[in-house]
Amino acid sequence: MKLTTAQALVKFLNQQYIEVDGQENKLFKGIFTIFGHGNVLGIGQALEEESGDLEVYQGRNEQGMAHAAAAFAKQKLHQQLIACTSSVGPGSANMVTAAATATANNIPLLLIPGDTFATRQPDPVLQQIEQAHDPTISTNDAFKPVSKYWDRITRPEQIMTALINAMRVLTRQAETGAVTLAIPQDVQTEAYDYPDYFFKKRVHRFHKRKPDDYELNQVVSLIKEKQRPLIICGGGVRYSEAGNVLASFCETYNIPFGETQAGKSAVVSDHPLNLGGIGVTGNFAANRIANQADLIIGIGTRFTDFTTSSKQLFQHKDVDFVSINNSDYHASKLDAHKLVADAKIALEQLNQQLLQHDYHTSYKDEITHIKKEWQEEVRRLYNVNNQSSDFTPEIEGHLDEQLEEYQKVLQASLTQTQAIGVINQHITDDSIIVGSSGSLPGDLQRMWINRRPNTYHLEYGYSCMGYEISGSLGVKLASPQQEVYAMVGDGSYLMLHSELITSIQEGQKINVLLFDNAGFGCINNLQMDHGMGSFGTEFRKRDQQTRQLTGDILPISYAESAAAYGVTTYTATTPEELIAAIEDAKKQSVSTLIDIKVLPKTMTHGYDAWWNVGIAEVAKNSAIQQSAKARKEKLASARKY
Ligand SMILES: Cc1ncc(C[n+]2csc(CCOP(=O)(O)OP(=O)(O)O)c2C)c(N)n1
Ligand SMILES: O=C1C[C@@H](O)[C@H](O)[C@@H](O)C1=O
Ligand SMILES: [Mg+2]
Repeated sequence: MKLTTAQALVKFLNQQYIEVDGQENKLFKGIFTIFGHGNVLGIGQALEEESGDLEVYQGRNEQGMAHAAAAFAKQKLHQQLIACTSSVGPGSANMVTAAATATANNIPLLLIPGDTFATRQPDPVLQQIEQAHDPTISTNDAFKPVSKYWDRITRPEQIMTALINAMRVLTRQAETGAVTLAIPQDVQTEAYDYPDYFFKKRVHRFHKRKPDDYELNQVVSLIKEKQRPLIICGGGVRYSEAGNVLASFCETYNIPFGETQAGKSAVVSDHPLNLGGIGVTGNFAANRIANQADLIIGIGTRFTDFTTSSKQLFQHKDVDFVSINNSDYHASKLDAHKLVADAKIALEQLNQQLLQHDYHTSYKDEITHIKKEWQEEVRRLYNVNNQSSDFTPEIEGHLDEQLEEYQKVLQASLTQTQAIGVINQHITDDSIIVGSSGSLPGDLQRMWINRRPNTYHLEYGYSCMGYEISGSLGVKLASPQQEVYAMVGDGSYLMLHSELITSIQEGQKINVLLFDNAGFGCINNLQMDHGMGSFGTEFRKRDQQTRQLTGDILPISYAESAAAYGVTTYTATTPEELIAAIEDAKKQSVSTLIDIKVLPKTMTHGYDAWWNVGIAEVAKNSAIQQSAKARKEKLASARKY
């Protein structure tokens, strides 16, 4: 079959299927494109002539469209994908951040950037970097450290093995991430006689690894010896659709569990054994139980510093670790007893074994009590009102003097925790929230109440600013029947919100809940918590006298700016305005944005967890010196690896 390399690529993608629970579906729903000279006459031509079943989307920013594609795959539990193609040079460079985000989170993402000429005839072509010591280097080499598979197709026939390998990585949940196939613009257009068998229908299946008997027996013996185990429910529980199995396993043996950002909403929040968020951005219920647990059983978790509180959370003198993970690499962390297997199969087999031993933990009513205590704290946080006479910000002693000025400029009669409470109580139970960066992920992991499974979509492996709105578009494409809400800070909104326009173009309604606190709030907290002043993190004009960024607060109407795109917008400065906006937004068919003005320093803050961050060991400021000293002391109580 005589085709160009690009035509062969498109034909091949159309022939990929996936079978899940006996049902076969197309693996690729579509392809995001931003055309330039690096791809328009090759991949662009192939898609124009015969795109098959691929829906061709037009992105606005390559990073944004690739985040959208990754979010689509995440929400679809890896069972369907959207590919992305960019031009050469800056277009491809823009996708590097999204590739890294997908890889850090183990999300399958196929990226097809254009590349400089394989023949080198016109070199240097527009947007070619030119490294004098190595002419094979192009911008696309920057994808190597952030991809799970990387290839450059310098001859048309190479696309065959490249695509076979790409599918291997995209459909292997334990090892997946970004797959980059860089195709020089001349090679995209070159003809080749491809064999018919390359285009035969291929049906992929996830490899659901079963536990090894030895590892299973080891873990059963260990659990039997323990009185106070705690399970950490990670993203792997969701990808293996093991939420119900986890819940009944925990009920059978009375084992409580905490949630990571990726694992949250595998099981609804009010399950009696669900302690909620664990770790740095966790709550005191999960963290206190973790502190005294004699066995930590991680399921589908990478044990990041946010989950383990920089390995300082687990203080029981005899604590041991079990790690159930389909990746040998992640299962080996913390010197854990590893059980390398699919989460659902592992839990089912563990259950069969444990049932023979009449095992039960020693927890009495402390789980119920501590959960209740935390629920009361959430209720308090949902009701922190900056208009009341006894108001104090959750984070006191940082900007106390400036709060009045913020209140005036932002017109903010809302606290951040209160706004989140209002949203949680007024959006429908099946709505999906999307987030990734700033102070919101901490608040959400702690305070967000999930009433339906798989309604919490947080990217916190890379915590990439700009994912929220791009990701919401991908989530909406994955779940068109559900309302989708991007939970985004003003800083992240300003960094990247281009795909909001794509949502309008596609008629895919997303709702942006923009928390305007006029600054990089969480970083301001971080610096001031560790002895620094407020430096470079508030959105203030340059003071013409001091030449510092300490002038007036920058007032921005995000509602007005988004309205110009055709988004239905609202500004909310009070709980009543926020409720009215949420209710009205539900009635809209186009994307909406609520510009929520919140007072800085009113987000949640620290609940029995520590985060190891580098602190200057030499500083003129004595508060920093003390902070550096305190860090060393704390570090002494953390595990070394
Ligand atoms: C792409 C990217 N750049 C930088 C950071 C570091 N960073 C994390 S949060 C943050 C500020 C976020 O500000 P905003 O979105 O307004 O949220 P807030 O903390 O105010 O709630 C920065 C700069 C990041 N996570 N991602
Ligand atoms: O540096 C960071 C600090 C975190 O608090 C924040 O959520 C995250 O986005 C980040 O990058
Ligand atoms: Mg902010």
